[in-house]
Amino acid sequence: MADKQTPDIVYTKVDEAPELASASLLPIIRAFAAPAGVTIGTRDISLAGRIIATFPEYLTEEQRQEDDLAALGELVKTPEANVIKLPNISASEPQLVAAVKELQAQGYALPDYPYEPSTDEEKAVRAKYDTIKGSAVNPVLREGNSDRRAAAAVKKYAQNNPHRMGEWTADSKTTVSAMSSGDFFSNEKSTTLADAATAKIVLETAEGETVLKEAVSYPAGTVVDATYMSAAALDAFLAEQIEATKKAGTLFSLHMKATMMKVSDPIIFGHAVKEWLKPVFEKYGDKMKELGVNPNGGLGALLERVKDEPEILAAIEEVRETRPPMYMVNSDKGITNLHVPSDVIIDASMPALIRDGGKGWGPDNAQHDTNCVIPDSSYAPVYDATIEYFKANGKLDPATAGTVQNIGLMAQKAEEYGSHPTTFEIPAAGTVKMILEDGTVLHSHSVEKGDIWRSASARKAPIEDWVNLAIERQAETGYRAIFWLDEARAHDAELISFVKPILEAKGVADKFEIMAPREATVASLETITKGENTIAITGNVLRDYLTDLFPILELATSAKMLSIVKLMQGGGLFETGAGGSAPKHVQQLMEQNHLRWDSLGEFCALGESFKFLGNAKGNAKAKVLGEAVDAATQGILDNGRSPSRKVGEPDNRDSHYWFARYWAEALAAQSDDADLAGHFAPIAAQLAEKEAEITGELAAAQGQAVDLGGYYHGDFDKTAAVMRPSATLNAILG
Ligand SMILES: NC(=O)C1=CN([C@@H]2O[C@H](COP(=O)(O)OP(=O)(O)OC[C@H]3O[C@@H](n4cnc5c(N)ncnc54)[C@H](OP(=O)(O)O)[C@@H]3O)[C@@H](O)[C@H]2O)C=CC1
Ligand SMILES: O=C(O)CCC(=O)C(=O)O
Ligand SMILES: [Mg+2]
Repeated sequence: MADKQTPDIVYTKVDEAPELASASLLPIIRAFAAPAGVTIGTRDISLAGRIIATFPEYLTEEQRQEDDLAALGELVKTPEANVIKLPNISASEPQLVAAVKELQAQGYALPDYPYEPSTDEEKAVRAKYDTIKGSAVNPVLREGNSDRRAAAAVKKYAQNNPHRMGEWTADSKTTVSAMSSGDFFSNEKSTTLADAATAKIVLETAEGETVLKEAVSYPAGTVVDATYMSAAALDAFLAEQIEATKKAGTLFSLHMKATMMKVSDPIIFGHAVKEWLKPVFEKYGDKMKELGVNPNGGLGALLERVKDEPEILAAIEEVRETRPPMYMVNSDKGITNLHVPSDVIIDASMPALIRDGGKGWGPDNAQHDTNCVIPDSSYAPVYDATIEYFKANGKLDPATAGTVQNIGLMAQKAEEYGSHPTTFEIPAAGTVKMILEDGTVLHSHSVEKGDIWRSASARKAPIEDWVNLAIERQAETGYRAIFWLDEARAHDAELISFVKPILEAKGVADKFEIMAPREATVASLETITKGENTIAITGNVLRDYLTDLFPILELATSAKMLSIVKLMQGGGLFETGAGGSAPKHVQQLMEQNHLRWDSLGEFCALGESFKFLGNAKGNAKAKVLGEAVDAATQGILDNGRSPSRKVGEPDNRDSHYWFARYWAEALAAQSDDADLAGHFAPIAAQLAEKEAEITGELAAAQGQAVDLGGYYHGDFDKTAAVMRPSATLNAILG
C-alpha cells in the first residue's frame, strides 16, 4: 500500500479504552495536521475489524472490510512507513467468541466459532479464527527492534509527583514459585545455523513418523532453539504449589502470557484449571468433555458449560473448600484468576502486585500475601529477585529512583514471541526432531504425550541491529548498560557469541555488562535506588516484562512510555505506551461516562511521528508540529492536566482539550514557520477564551450511563457523540 495514496501518517483504529480516546483525540490531530499539509490516515486493526476482514464470503458488500493488518504489514517493510500504533486486544478464545456474537447480533452473518471442529468446513473456519486469536497484530507490525523509555519530562514529572506505593516488609509471605526441572528453561537446546536452511519438524513414535511442520526456512546466521515443558512435571509442580499455598496461608495465583504465547500458555493455564479441579475431572471428566468443556478456556467457560449439572456443581464446590483462597480478578463478581486465560497477564499483573507491596485481592475482597506461580523458570527469577529485593530493602521511592530504559530484540518475530507456528502439544510419546534438508538432526527431544514442545528463533540481521541500537543508546546517555543474558541458558549463550564480537569490533566492550536475568534485576534495582539510570538490553520476552515492571514502579503506569520501533527498512513505528487496552476503563465510561485513560503515550508517540516525518522526509512543517506537540505534552505535565480517576473530575476529554490548547499556543508562539504561527494564533486565543464553556460542557456530560452501540464494534456516531460532547470545542476545531 506504499503508493501515492499512502497518508503521511497512519493512525491505527484499535479497541477498548485507547479507541474511545481516539474518538476525541483524532479529530484534534487531523485539525492540526491539515494546515501543515500533513495527511493522517487510519487502518483498522481492532479485533472486530480483523474478524470482518477475515470472512468476506459470509458478509454483504457493505459489511466487507479490507484486510488492513495485511496492508500495514506490507507498509512497515517500506521506508515510507510512519505508523502510530495504539494497543489493541490480543484476544483469548472467550474474547474472540464474544466479539463474534456481538457482530452476529449486529447482522453480520459470521460463522459460529467451532470449539470442536469436525467437518472440513468447520476446520477451515476454525483455522481462520485461530489466526485472529492471541497476539496477532504486534508480531506483524514489529519489523524493527524496540526502544522503550520514559521521556525525560515524564520521568521528571513522576519524580516531582511521586505516586503511592504499597509498603514492603521483611515478613511478607509473598513469593514467586517456578519449576526447578522439566520446564522450557531446563530442556532448551540452541544452535546458530551457519548457512540458510529449511527444517522439518517430526514426531517419531512406535507407530511411525508424524510430520508436525513440513518446512520452516531460516536465513544463514539464525539462532534456532527447541525445548519442551514436561506435562507430568508441570502437573506435579502445580499440585505441590496448591498445597504449599494452603500451608503458607497465602493466595494462589497463576501469571501467564496467554495472549502473546497463544499456543503454549493457554495449555499451561488449562493444566492449572485441571489440577485445581482434579477430583472433579477424575470423576466427571468424560461427562464434562461431552458438555464441551475445554479447561484451556478457563473456569468461567467451564462453569457456563456445567451450569445445569447440579452434581458437577456440587463436586466443584466441595473441591473449592479444600483449596487455598484464589487471587481474584474481580472479587465482587466472583471472577477468579483461573476464570479467563487473558484476565491475568503477567507483564501487567506482576508489577501491579509488586507495586501494591506484594498484595493481591482475595475472595474476601481484602488484600493478602500471594504465591505467584510462574511455571517456567526462564524469566520468573526477575520477579523473584524484585520481590526479595523489596523485602530486604523496602519499597522503591519514585521521588528519587532513577530509570531503567529498554532496548529489546523484537524484529521479525524474534524468540519465544514468534514461536506459535512451531509449538505443539505432543499427541503421543516419542522423539521430536528438527531435521534439515540434508538430513542433519538439528535438535532432538524425547517427549511424552501432552508435553508442550516448541521451537523459537532469532535472525542474524535483527540481532545485529539490536546490539547496534544498544551501542547508540549507551553512547547517547552514558548510562550503565546491561545485556540481560544468561550464559548458562542455551539460547542466551548463542546470543552472547553475537554480542561480544560486535562490542569488541566497535571498541565499546568496556561500556557493557552481561548478566543473567536474576543478577541483572538486582543490579538494576540497586542502580535506580541510588538515583542512577541504566539500560536493560534484553530479548523479546523481557522487553515486554521489563517495560511494564519498571515503568509501573517508577511512573505508576506503562501507558506513559515512549515506545519507538525503528523499522529495519527505514520506516518508523511509534507505539503508544507499553501497556494494554484497559478494559476496566471502558466499563467505567459506560457506567459513569468518565474515561480515565491517559493519552500521554499517544502524545509522546505523536510528537515522535511528526518529528520523524520532519527529519526523515524533510517535511519542515511536520517538524514544527512535532516540536509543538512536545511542548504541549510538557504543558499537560507541568499543569497537571492528566485525567483523574473519579467521575465528576476532569477526564480524558478534558486532557485532550488542554492538549489542543497547549499545542495551538506552542504553534502560535514558534517562529520557524510564520504561516503556521498565523493560523494557530486565533485558534489558541479562542481555546483560551472559551475555556469555561468547554470545560463546563465536558463536565456536564459526565455521570450517566452511556450507549456506545457495542463493545467490540461500537457505533461510530454514538461513540463520537459521547467522546466529543463540547459543541464549543468541536466548532473551534471546525
Ligand atoms: N501493545 C499492545 O497492543 C498491547 C496490548 N495489550 C492488550 O490489552 C488488553 C489488556 O491488557 P492488560 O495487560 O491486562 O492491561 P490493562 O490494559 O488492563 O492495563 C492495566 C492497568 O494499567 C492501567 N493503565 C493502562 N493503560 C493506561 C492508560 N493509558 N491510562 C491510565 N491507566 C492505564 C490501568 O490501571 P488503573 O486504571 O487501575 O490505574 C489498567 O487497568 C489485553 O487484550 C492485552 O492483550 C496489552 C499490552 C500491550
Ligand atoms: O501483543 C500483545 O499481546 C501485547 C504486547 C505487549 O504486552 C508488549 O509489547 O508490551
Ligand atoms: Mg507488555
